[in-house]
Amino acid sequence: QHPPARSAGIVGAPFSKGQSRGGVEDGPERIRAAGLQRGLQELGCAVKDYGNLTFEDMSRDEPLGLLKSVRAVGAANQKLSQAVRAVKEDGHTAVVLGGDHSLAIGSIHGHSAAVGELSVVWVDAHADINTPLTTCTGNIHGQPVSYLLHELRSKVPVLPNFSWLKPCVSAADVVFIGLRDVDPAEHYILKMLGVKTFSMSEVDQLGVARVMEETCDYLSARGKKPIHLSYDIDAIDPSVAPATGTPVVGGLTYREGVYITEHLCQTGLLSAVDLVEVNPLRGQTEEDVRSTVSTAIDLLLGCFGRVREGNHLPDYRLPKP
Ligand SMILES: N[C@H]1CN[C@H](C(=O)O)[C@@H]1CCC[B-](O)(O)O
Ligand SMILES: [Mn+2]
Ligand SMILES: [Mn+2]
Ligand SMILES: [Mn+2]
Repeated sequence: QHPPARSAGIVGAPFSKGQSRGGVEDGPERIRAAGLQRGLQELGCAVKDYGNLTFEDMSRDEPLGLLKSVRAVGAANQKLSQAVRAVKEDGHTAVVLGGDHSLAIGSIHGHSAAVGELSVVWVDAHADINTPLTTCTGNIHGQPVSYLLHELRSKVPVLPNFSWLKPCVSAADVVFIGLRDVDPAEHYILKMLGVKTFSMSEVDQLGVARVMEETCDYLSARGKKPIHLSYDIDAIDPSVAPATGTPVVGGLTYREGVYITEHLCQTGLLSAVDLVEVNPLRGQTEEDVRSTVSTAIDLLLGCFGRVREGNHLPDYRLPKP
C-alpha cells in the first residue's frame, strides 16, 4: 500500500550573517528555481510555499567580543522560530531553506515549540557546537547547537535579541553524522556531554547503512520523538557539492548523503528538515553551482519519499489503446 500522504511547508530563509561569505542568502531562490516544489509534487507530496522571510537590516550591530552580527542573528532566528512553529501547527513537515547554519537555532526552537521534545540528526562536516566563548571565528553558524542544548545553558551568555531563546534539546537526543572538521573545544564538549557522533571515520568503518541503523536505534531507545534533520550541504564531499562556505575534503558521497534521507524518511518520524549553506557564489563554475543545488534538491526529495528504485503516484494507471 502507499504511505500516508505527505505535505511540505517550505520556508525560505535568505540569511547570511551567521558567517562572513556573501552569497548564501541566495540559496533559497536557487533551490526553488531548480524545481524543488515540482519534485515534491511528483512524489505525491502536497506543498505549501510560505515564501521567504525578510530580515531587516540592523542599524548598529557591533561585535560582542568575537561574536559577529549577534543582533541580526538573534532577530532572524526569532522570526524563523515563529515561522517554523506556524508551519508545524499547519500540519506540514517543515522545510527550511538556508541561508547559513545559524538558522538552525530558530528552526529547531520553533519546531520544538510546536511538537515539544524532539530528536536532532545533524548532518555536517562540522559539529557547530562552539559556544560564544569558545568560538575562534565569532561566526554564529559554528555555534547553533550550543544555544539549543539544555546542558550548555550555563555556558551561553545572555545575548542581545536572544532573550526569546530557551534551550530545548537534550544532548542525548542529538546524533551527528559526517564530522571531519571539529575544533578542540567542540570535541571536548562532545566528549563531556557524551553526544553520539558518527564522524567520517565511522562512516568508513561501519558503512552508511549501519550508521543509520545505529542512529535510529539510539534515538528511539529514548522514546520515538519527532526528528529534526539539520542538513549542512558541506557534509557532502566538495567534489559533489562545492558551492558552500566551508568545504572540507573527504565528505559523504552523493549516494551516502541520499541514503541518510531515504532512511530517515522511512522511519515516518521526520518532522522538519533544514537544508543550509548552499552558496552559489562559492562555486567556481556554473556547473559547480548546478551540482550543489541539484544535490540539495535530491536530499530534500529523499526526505519526502523519493527512492532510487523509482516512484509512481497512487492513482497511476497504464494507458489503454
Ligand atoms: N571550520 C568550522 C569549525 N568551527 C568553525 C567555526 O566555529 O567558525 C567552522 C564552523 C562551520 C559552520 B558550518 O558547519 O555551519 O558550516
Ligand atoms: Mn558545516
Ligand atoms: Mn553547519
Ligand atoms: Mn558550511
